[in-house]
Amino acid sequence: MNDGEQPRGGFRDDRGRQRPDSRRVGGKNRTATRPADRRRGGDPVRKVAWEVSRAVADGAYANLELPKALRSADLHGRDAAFATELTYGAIRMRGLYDAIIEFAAGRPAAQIDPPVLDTLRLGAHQILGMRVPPHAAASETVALAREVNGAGASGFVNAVLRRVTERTREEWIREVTAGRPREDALAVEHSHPEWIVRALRGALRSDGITDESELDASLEALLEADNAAPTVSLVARPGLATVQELVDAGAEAAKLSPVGATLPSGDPADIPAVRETRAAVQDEGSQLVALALAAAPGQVDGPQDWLDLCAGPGGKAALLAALSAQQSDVTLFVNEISEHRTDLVRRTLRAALDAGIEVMIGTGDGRELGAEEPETYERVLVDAPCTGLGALRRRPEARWRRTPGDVTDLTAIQTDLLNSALDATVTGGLVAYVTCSPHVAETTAVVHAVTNGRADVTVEDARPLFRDAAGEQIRQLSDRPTVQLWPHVHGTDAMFSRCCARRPSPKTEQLQ
Ligand SMILES: C[S@@+](CC[C@H](N)C(=O)[O-])C[C@H]1O[C@@H](n2cnc3c(N)ncnc32)[C@H](O)[C@@H]1O
Repeated sequence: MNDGEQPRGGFRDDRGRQRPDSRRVGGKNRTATRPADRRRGGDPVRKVAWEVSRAVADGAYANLELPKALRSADLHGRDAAFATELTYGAIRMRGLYDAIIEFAAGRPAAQIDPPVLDTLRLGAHQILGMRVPPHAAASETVALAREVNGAGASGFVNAVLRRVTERTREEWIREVTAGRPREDALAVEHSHPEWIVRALRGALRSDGITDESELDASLEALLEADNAAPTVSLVARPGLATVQELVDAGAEAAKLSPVGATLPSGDPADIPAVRETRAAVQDEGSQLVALALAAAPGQVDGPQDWLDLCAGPGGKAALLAALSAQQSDVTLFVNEISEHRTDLVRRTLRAALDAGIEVMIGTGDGRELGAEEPETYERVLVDAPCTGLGALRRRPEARWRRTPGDVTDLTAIQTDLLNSALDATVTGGLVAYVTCSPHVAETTAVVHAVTNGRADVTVEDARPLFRDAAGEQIRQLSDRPTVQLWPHVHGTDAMFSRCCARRPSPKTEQLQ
């Protein structure tokens, strides 16, 4: 009789939940699992992971769905951490796990009922990606299958997972990548769609890595970094909170961002400064981008208007607002196309607004703003809508949702937004074009397409504006006048930033 068919006799824990017999080893009630696993007998933890996986298959976002599911199952502490790692890991690594499941099941993943496939992915992640003893991982997952997929399917799950337990992760990777071309093999091993692997390779090359073996090593390091859970980065909005305040609340001062801190454990929402929007969760790369724009030497005297053209949900706008208040006579204007996201911006800016910082918030299409308000702003941030390929570690499902077609659609919008931003900028003013994607089509190709077509724009060197907590220029930047941060190098999202200055158009120059 296999585990999937065992009658559920035996022990119950203090909450009346049953422990499967298969967990007992050596008689008595010693178990093969850790204490936290024993407490999970009956297993609401794995069920939450399965339910969130199902919701994600129906179009939900894991980072929004999981907190709701944890709350409704009343899971906290280690149980919540286990559910989070299981859910995110199984979704993120599904490219590799599906290849292994196909091999173990002897049929294509597309021919497995999707709710059963989700159960198998959760089992595979416990066996190959977490420190759950393989036998316990398989037994618990079969129990889950019996509950959520039915008795018939649980036998199939049992058979497949038993085969998965027969090899180590490394042995499976060798098996399922054997004979595949290099990029296809990397895509399977590191669980990224192949088109994204190719795009990331192109981005690394464009950032200056030309040696093929160095390129291979960097690409692997980047793919690995995409699969690691990111640290929680916090920003202390200057004048509203201090890094020391975050350190006193359990965070550690960041090495990169002068206004950043990292939270090793715990819920950021427990920190008063975060609850009050004086501080926030924000990737250090995003912090550096806003700091750089604010730090650019002023080429225009007198009062200044700054513009954040695509601001929702307002993370960079809130930092720019705080920084604008530290300079004399700067007013920040914030624009966002969606009403809903404009509301999010207002919420993000609450502490800044309460502190009396002047911020003008509007809803509109940034592509039209240049024609509506020509030559108006001294500094403009274009944090363009993009594929988000630089933030894959934060959004486990994103890599499976994006398509090459998205890139084409987005580059058209990005080009229009950058042109509009330049039109809205005064002579001598500065535009920072930013994406959280390193895809060359969304970064340098957009900047080239726009600046090559305009005689009134020069590309400036953004690198000296990027300074770390010690005031030094950020290391390991490209040898070109562009800033591309990387998860595997800088520990940030792969933010791209390029600065363009507006100079008199040839027509204006002739008139002078
Ligand atoms: C990358 S996000 C900006 C993130 C934001 N800067 C932050 O740090 O929180 C891009 C934003 O651009 C907005 N957007 C998309 N198309 C736009 C347009 N034509 N005009 C203005 N905003 C637009 C999206 O709704 C989205 O909120």
